[in-house]
Amino acid sequence: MSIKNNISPVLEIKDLKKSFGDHQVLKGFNVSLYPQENVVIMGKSGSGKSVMIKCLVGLMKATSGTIKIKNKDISILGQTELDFLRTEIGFLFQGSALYDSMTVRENLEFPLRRHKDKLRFRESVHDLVHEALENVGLVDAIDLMPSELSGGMKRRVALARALILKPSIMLYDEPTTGLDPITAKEIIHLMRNIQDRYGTSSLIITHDVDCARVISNRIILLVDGINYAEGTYDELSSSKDSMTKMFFK
Ligand SMILES: Nc1ncnc2c1ncn2[C@@H]1O[C@H](COP(=O)(O)OP(=O)(O)OP(=O)(O)O)[C@@H](O)[C@H]1O
Repeated sequence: MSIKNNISPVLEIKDLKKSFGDHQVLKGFNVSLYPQENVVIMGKSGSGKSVMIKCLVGLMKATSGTIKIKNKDISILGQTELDFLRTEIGFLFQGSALYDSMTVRENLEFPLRRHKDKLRFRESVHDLVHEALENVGLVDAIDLMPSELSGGMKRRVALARALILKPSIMLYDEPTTGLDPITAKEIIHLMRNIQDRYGTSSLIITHDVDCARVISNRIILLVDGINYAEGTYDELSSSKDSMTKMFFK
């Protein structure tokens, strides 16, 4: 177990390898995410970022390596333990992924109804939905259908839904992709505010240099399936290394 100032990581990926036939995509990738830390992973298109996320959330089986969430190796957990651990993780998918046939309210109620055991004393579904929408400034949109929302509003509703179970870890897959620069900035600031309020730790996959600058405590560059470079935004963006420089153009 790696220790940083005697604190264990909330999420630890060690020596993660994933191949498809002869094609080795991840060749020993490592990430440690510490409490309340925001780690950004940047990599070129096709470098294996989505594969890494899929291994992390159990949608894909790694060829080898270990993934620990809150010190528990997910490969040896039973279904009940795994389901409970999943409620500790919020996931903002690429492109929002709202249920089109449900209103905003129903989209937000969905994870609450599935995980009733996570509700604390006195917390009602109604109050939690309101609190989540207040966090993203969209209480007025509660009875709208996703088709009535702009792209930025959809992303904000998806953010509210990902945070509604108050997860301790958030995974963001390209949170600003497809948004205009001003809306992207609004989403980045919302992510930061909400995380400050709830003390969430976040792993953020992005190509967006502005997003990485504003939100990251640390950045990892994924190149050829391994950690190519790691450091703060200031350290990496001022690097003289030609490969590292390409990420910050
Ligand atoms: N199910 C699969 N079967 C075979 N190859 C796959 C599969 N999923 C991903 N790959 C391959 O793994 C490599 C990494 O893909 P991945 O989707 O992780 O890239 P990415 O870094 O997320 O790219 P982008 O930034 O464009 O989303 C690609 O070469 C892709 O073709």
